[in-house]
Amino acid sequence: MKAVHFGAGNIGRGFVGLLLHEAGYEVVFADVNAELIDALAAADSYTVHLVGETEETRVVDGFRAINSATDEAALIAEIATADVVTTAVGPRILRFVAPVIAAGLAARPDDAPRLAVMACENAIGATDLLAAEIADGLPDDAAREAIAAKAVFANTAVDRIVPAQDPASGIDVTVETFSEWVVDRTPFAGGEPAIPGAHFVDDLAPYIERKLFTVNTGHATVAYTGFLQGATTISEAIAIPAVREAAEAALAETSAALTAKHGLDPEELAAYRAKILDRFSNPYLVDEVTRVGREPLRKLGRNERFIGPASDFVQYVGRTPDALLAAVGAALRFDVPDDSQSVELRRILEEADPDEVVTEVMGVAAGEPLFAPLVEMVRAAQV
Ligand SMILES: NC(=O)C1=CN([C@@H]2O[C@H](COP(=O)(O)OP(=O)(O)OC[C@H]3O[C@@H](n4cnc5c(N)ncnc54)[C@H](O)[C@@H]3O)[C@@H](O)[C@H]2O)C=CC1
Ligand SMILES: O=P(O)(O)OC[C@H]1O[C@](O)(CO)[C@@H](O)[C@@H]1O
Repeated sequence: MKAVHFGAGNIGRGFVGLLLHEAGYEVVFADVNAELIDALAAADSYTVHLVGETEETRVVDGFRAINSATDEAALIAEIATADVVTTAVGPRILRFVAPVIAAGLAARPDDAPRLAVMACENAIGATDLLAAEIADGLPDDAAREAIAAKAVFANTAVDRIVPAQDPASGIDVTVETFSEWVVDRTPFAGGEPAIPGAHFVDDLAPYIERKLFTVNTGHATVAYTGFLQGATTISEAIAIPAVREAAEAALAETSAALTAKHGLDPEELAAYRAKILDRFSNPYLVDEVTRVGREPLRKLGRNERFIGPASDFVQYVGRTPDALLAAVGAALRFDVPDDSQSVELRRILEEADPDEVVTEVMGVAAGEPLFAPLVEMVRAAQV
């Protein structure tokens, strides 16, 4: 069995690549980072260090690596003969990997088993987005039908904290011990790929919303409020009482929305929240608030970790999500010169009208219940 995985970065090597390897796949990493690809190609194996209360190591071997910027023909040939394609490149990058996946699918024999395509990104419907990018790049409906007949696209939710790595550790990667990979089973119609580390479910929506609106909402709240308090790492940030309180309050709102919308059990959600806050405190992971807060414009989007649960809270709980609005206020103050979206956010806040920021950046229209409080948050961040 063979899997082609796009994005040999933190989650690529430390989670998706590891689970595919453990499932018995020969993993072919594809990445545009020449130095990384050369290092992987020159190595026989790399080690994943799982750190926390207990420590373990796992060795990944038998992989190959292809530079997707310079060796497209080889990549197309690999996709044409693969069983699985996964990505962990970031949602904004999916459009750039779509054309080569389309070419690999086109090169597949008509009688080959359908290729399982799963985008492993922190976003709702990331695989749908990838499928749409692939379809948009094709010349006509006939080409779209031909490609659709050769692939199964399944959405996923991936959860493991993999911080930026110490350059001295080369291609080895340090991760937390916890991990969860949930995949929508329905597109496979009974023929899902054999990946023991993945959990196939009939209804992904509650899983991905529970994950994105708890792990990622909580993480981002700790990152943005911690940044304002002068913390450098997430474990430092969450040790500050005001930061922890901000995260607990935001997650109380997301849990209430999840219960009201999906019927999730409040006690189970309370235990899930406690476990997640514990994961953020992991002293063995050096995870910077600037990494977790990266790309604030994306994170302030409509279906993302703040506005998504805030609008569900209004709709399903019927109250104003004050703690989530406060977290949005902190996100609006994220000022990191190395992060191009933070720089762009600062420019937007200087130049744009608050109404425009709420409609354009957050996707909330005038007249929606969240519009006025969000405009106030933007206005306050502009002074
Ligand atoms: N790091 C983590 O703990 C987790 C990350 N994720 C998600 O996984 C995705 C990747 O995140 P990380 O691994 O942290 O980022 P990363 O920056 O470590 O890795 C991304 C990799 O994608 C590569 N890349 C960029 N453009 C590419 C292209 N056109 N073709 C092929 N490769 C390309 C980069 O060179 C880099 O090696 C994101 O969507 C993130 O939200 C999800 C769960 C956990
Ligand atoms: O990867 P993103 O979407 O930029 O956000 C960072 C978040 O993703 C993770 O890397 C993994 O869930 C978390 O550490 C953090 O919540």
